[in-house]
Amino acid sequence: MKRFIIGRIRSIGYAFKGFFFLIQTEHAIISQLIIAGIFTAMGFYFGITREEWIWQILAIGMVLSAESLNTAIEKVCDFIHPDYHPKIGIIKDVASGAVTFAALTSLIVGGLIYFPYWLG
Ligand SMILES: Nc1ncnc2c1ncn2[C@@H]1O[C@H](COP(=O)(O)OP(=O)(O)OP(=O)(O)O)[C@@H](O)[C@H]1O
Repeated sequence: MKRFIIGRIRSIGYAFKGFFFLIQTEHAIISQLIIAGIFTAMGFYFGITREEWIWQILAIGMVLSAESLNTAIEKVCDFIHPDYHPKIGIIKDVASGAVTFAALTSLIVGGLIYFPYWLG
């Protein structure tokens, strides 16, 4: 049981190591964090409801998670095959496609939240 708990605590530590690596070094994640900051500021400016905050936070988390997994896939690709290969290109494009799904979905959620405020 003690080993189990120590193992879990170590895993959380590694997860946070990855989290700080992403937010300090990865430009794609930093860009998404800036966009998340803009939407957070908009949330305060327009005084969105509790329910709208929940949807917005979930949308932001979804994009950042997808972007992080995309970064991990890019790193695996660059590690296993640093040279040009059409299949690596497809793998990277598909991983980016997953981010696009998340980003477009979030854009729709953002539109549904903010259009009524913009229209007054
Ligand atoms: N080794 C490769 N072989 C074939 N095509 C590649 C290769 N590396 C990258 N590409 C192509 O270039 C695109 C961009 O790849 P890259 O690894 O530069 O990611 P990125 O989207 O620019 O992300 P980041 O800015 O985080 O590095 C890929 O989606 C793929 O189409």
